[in-house]
Amino acid sequence: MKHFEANFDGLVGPTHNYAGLSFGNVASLNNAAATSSPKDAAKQGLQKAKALAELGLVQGMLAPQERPDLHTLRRIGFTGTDAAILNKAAKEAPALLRACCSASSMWTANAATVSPSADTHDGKLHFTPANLVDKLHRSIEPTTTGNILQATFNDSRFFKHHQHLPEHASFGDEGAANHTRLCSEYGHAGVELFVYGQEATNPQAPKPQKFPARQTLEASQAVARLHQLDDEGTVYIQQNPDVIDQGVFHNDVIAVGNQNVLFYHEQAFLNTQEKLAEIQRKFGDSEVHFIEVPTSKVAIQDAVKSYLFNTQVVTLPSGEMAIIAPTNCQENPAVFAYLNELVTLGTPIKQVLYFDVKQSMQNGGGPACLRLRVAMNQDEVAAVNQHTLMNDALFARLNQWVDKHYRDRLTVADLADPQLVIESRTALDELTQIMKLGSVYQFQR
Ligand SMILES: NCCC[C@H](NC(=O)CCC(=O)O)C(=O)O
Repeated sequence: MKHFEANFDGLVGPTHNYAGLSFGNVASLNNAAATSSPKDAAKQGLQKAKALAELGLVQGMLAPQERPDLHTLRRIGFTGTDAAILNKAAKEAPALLRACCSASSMWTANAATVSPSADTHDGKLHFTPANLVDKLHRSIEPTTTGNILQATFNDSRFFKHHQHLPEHASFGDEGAANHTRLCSEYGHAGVELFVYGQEATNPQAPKPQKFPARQTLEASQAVARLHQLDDEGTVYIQQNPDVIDQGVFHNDVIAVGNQNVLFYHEQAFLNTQEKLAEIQRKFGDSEVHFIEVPTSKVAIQDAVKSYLFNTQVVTLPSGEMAIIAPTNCQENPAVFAYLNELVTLGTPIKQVLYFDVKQSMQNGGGPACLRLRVAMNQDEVAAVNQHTLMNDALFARLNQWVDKHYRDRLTVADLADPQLVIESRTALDELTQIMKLGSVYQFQR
């Protein structure tokens, strides 16, 4: 049977804006209150997704969430018509209104953790939506994320959907941004790496001093239990707290893996040598390519600015690997030089392809943040909701849909505009018909 690693990219929602909501995420804070372009953001994302489909990869799209989130605003006591609620919230609690308007579900690396059927005891593909409790604007995503995942992977013979973990800091879970899977072939059992920022139940353990560690060991272990993973196929690694304090808010800002390649920065982890040895032992006889980028070549600051590690390492149909990088990597001299050298080093990575995803990058989301990886066999791919898979027709249809419904410009002040609610709901209602998702949104229920 054939096996694939599919990428499901988050379609950028109509309220994409820069609200400075993510303490610890340098780009989000630096671009607070900048003017965004929801239309450009959505089109940049679609271009990248379409390009990967054209490279011969299985590529899907995940629908965005309903924002402004009137449901949450009502839940916290705002009453009256939608317009009255927005007006009151803008005056009395502008920070809460901003949290209810983010298009942050576009970063689907944070949508869920996914374990392919080759790794799980029951032979099903498991999904656990991330609870994202560290950030208010993201903590309101998981229920709808679960609805969208179920509408996309809607066949219980193959797919097992779990509820998100309990909504408490002890179980802070950011999904696949802190999870990567190494394997010899996508269809063979692999080694799942869970990278966490702190141990919630052990106050003595190391943790960052300045910025939050969003992922706990306890959350990672809970997901591994839910997904019925074998201890021999699982490795827990602590992220270096010093790099979290330098703006590495998720592991996928400092490391990325694909098949037998782990590409990471020298300072990414704690106890690196011991952990690499454990990975190699659990991986088995064939060799893992550990591509370590030294600080002398790329400083942490350059990695954070350029998102060198928030790249997608993909296996092309030829068997060679390519890196899907943001154009920001071309603009950083040290990083660009490193990438030019990397393709000559004799590792499986043979080429670098650059994409402009600047609208997303300005909020701290690179190519890897925009996608959720789902390794599947051909029966599982056939069981996916086919209307979510990228092809010429869906690409054309979604571009048209964006042109019809999205604004060219959006400022934080525009978030109180009641017209934005109407535009957003009209767009999403049409989208659920295009992607045949059923009623996944509150306003449709
Ligand atoms: N994986 C990348 C996630 C980026 C995301 N940024 C944001 O939510 C910024 C939103 C804003 O500031 O408007 C985050 O930090 O979780």
